[in-house]
Amino acid sequence: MLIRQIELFLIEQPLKVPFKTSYGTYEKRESIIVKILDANGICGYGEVVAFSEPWYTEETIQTALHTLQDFFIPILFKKQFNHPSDVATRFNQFKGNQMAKSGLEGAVWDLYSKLNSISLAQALGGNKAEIPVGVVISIDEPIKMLKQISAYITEGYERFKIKVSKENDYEIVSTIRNSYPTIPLMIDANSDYSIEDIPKLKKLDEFNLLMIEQPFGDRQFIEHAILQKEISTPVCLDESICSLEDIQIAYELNACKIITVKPGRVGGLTKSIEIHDYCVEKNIPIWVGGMIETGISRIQNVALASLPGFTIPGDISASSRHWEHDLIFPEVALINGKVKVPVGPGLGVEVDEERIRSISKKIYKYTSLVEITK
Ligand SMILES: O=C(O)CCC(=O)c1ccccc1C(=O)O
Ligand SMILES: [Mg+2]
Repeated sequence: MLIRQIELFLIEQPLKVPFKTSYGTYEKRESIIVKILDANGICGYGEVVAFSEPWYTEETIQTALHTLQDFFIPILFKKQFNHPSDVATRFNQFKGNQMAKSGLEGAVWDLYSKLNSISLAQALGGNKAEIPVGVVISIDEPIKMLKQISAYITEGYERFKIKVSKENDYEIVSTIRNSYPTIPLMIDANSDYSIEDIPKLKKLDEFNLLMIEQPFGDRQFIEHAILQKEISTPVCLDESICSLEDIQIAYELNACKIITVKPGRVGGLTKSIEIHDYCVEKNIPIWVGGMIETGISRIQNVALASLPGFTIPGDISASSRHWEHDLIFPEVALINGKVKVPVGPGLGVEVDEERIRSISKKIYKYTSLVEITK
């Protein structure tokens, strides 16, 4: 693969309904769509899932624009690559900035799969034709969250994740469990708790939750290990896991029983496969997370979730969960409660570039002037 041109589209879209977490409320979403073109004009698409503010990890849209332009795009132009994993290896020379790396590497995976006339799922090693999926219910009045769950059950979702904060956890979970005693239910705290809240978290054990996601801060592996010893509900780590090394720490410390994998958070699809393989070997259940992303990242996540180790339904809700219009056709949709893994080359969907251009606040275009002899 010889990359000749790269475009970054800085877009912003309103969310269909505000998304509230323990951190705050999102009403609109900035994202960066990546388009790469090879020497023959074949293209690949990726998405940088960083947020506008550094609340989830330290990256932001603006740091991603900087690291892409000044470090990662020049790497891509410098050399011919045989495989997307070579790109991931090259990116190792620079630390962190996983979401920027992932956006670009994802586009290379799309291009690579297209050039080989295989689907992205096939290229990654996936073996499922369709995947069961879950959905996230953002913080609201318990009665409204109940209504949401009932609508999502009707849509066919198989796992329900409730965003909680330490102020409202017990009230919300008990209300939902009263009406739905047996649905696969879990909560995500986005680091809202601290070690002093262990008694509060212990009280949630009675609700038979699938897991409690990221109760403590992202570097609090030791605290999570203390918690996991005290509660029977599995702890799942999200923000804590930015690399395979982070999982090794969590595993050795018994800091969690489950891990959610997001390509953006771990530096791309190559890293996601390495993590998948490690977790399969160690018998750590994994699932694919979500980032309120557009269909480009979402359908990439569908391909990833088709790998055999992803045994828990992920946060791969339909396009209609967050968007009035998505950027891909067909949109991500539930058919009989499942999402089909695309079989066409690459992402296996049409990308609506006209729409991307029309909602772009800025478009950055880079052209390779480097002569490559081999
Ligand atoms: O993409 C979705 O539908 C929601 C997934 C989600 O919960 C989430 C969305 C944005 C940032 C962090 C998280 C999270 O899993 O913590
Ligand atoms: Mg989470």
